Amino acid sequence: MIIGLTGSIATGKSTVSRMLKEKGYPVVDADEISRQVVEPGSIVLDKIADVFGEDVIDQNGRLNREKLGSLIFKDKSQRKKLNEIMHPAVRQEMIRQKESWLEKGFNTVIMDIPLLFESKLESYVEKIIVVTATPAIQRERLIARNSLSGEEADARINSQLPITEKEEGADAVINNNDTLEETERQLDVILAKWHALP
Ligand SMILES: CC(C)(COP(=O)(O)OP(=O)(O)OC[C@H]1O[C@@H](n2cnc3c(N)ncnc32)[C@H](O)[C@@H]1O)[C@@H](O)C(=O)NCCC(=O)NCCS
Ligand SMILES: Nc1ncnc2c1ncn2[C@@H]1O[C@H](COP(=O)(O)OP(=O)(O)OP(=O)(O)O)[C@@H](O)[C@H]1O
Repeated sequence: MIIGLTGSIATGKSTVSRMLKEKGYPVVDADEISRQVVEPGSIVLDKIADVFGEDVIDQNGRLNREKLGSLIFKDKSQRKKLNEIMHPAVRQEMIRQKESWLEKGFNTVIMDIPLLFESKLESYVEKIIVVTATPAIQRERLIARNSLSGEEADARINSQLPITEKEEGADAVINNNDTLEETERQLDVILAKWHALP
């Protein structure tokens, strides 16, 4: 079974993804892959520098993520340009990793894809788990984790579909407003119901 794990920014996908890894499930992580495809010297990074300027590359030839983030989260047309450069490479690698886990004999593969709905990737997976939190908690956690202003946090939140729309498209919803134990309990109920063994 291929399970898609998604949510909105800072609602707790990576937290649930970590729990799944601890339980022995293989996880294909789109955020991690989107870091791999921009390694120094990569074609994708060269294209990003062409389009967004050499300013987004630091002295060591690495992507300055903070700088690029400040350009794309507040501007839809810039975000579209970045997505067009990065997403084909990210998708190709996601599929490669998924196939590789299946070949190794795993029964269930988790695909952690923040933009599953925005990028219309529902067909990549068989079941969808949406990790949600109230807007106030989401905003608070995002500001704390990324040291952002309220305005910057709102721009990032608004760069994605509303979480309520994502919940409607889910096969199961995990409410991550409470303790991690409570979140894990909800996860265990879903996995048992779907008979999803690693
Ligand atoms: C703009 C970048 C450099 C900012 O890096 P930063 O380290 O600050 O953030 P990180 O990569 O950890 O992403 C954090 C979260 O932001 C959200 N996010 C990232 N990119 C996007 C995007 N293009 N549109 C909407 N939300 C996004 C996701 O919820 C993601 O989980 C980076 O997010 C990026 O390369 N984005 C483009 C690739 C992409 O779309 N990634 C999302 C999954 S494929
Ligand atoms: N139940 C919880 N209680 C307290 N803090 C939490 C809880 N769940 C997550 N957090 C914290 O909230 C922040 C956001 O969680 P996490 O990084 O898992 O979100 P995410 O959905 O993966 O975000 P992104 O889309 O940005 O990758 C992190 O700093 C995390 O430690």
